Amino acid sequence: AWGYAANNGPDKWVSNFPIADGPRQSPIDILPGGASYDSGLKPLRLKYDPSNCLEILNNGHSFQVTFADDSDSSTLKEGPISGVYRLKQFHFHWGASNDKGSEHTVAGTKYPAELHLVHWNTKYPSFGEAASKPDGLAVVGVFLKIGDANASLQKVLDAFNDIRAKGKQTSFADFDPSTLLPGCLDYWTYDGSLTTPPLLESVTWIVCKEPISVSCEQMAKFRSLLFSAEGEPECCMVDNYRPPQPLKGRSVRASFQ
Ligand SMILES: O=S(=O)(O)/C=C/c1cc(Br)ccc1O
Ligand SMILES: [Zn+2]
Repeated sequence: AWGYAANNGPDKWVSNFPIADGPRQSPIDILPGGASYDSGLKPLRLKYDPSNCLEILNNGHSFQVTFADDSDSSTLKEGPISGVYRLKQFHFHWGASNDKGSEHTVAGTKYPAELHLVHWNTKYPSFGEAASKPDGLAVVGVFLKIGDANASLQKVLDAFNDIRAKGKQTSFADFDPSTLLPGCLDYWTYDGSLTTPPLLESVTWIVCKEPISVSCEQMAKFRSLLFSAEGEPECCMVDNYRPPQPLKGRSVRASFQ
């Protein structure tokens, strides 16, 4: 099965997922000077209902917080998209040390971690259906930067003791993911893909320019999770990020000047 180790990591994914070499793969290195300001881009309109928060899960690649998506109560609208996209889950990617971990990079700069809020287009009947359509998904990416401890993130980290190993999950309620967003919602946007297999080219990426803070101690907590299941040799969950992929002629637009 795919992973992030030398024998099953990003350089090996193409053998089972040939789209890994496709025309709109993610992540990318964002060159602020190469992005074109588009005055037609609207502000992001995010509305999340904490009561939709269901559980937190270690899926063996990251941990994710899953939301009830059977109604339009937690949605993303406007920004670069048209229509209504529902929040399905959020998760993170991070490094073994603070000098790496994000998937997108900014003029080569790597952040220690990156948050992904995954939404699907309600013009399709389900996430699974949407994931196979070019306009099916919208993922909001937020960089994490070492600084003050993040009180909102701490609520998520406090649940880690129950999900240390792959396959573990526990209930997680009343969490508002908008508390994880930066104050300024300026963003870059481009057409891309899932950054994990099946690497489907169905994602409108919306990457926030402003990072949120995370403390060194909180980063250490991320690294206390395991890729491995209970009873297997322990393997720390670190470096679960795909490196930047070729732009292949795509343009990156900026919502700000
Ligand atoms: O890292 S992302 O590109 O946000 C991957 C998102 C993703 C979300 C779901 Br839900 C299922 C498979 C996936 O690969
Ligand atoms: Zn992700």
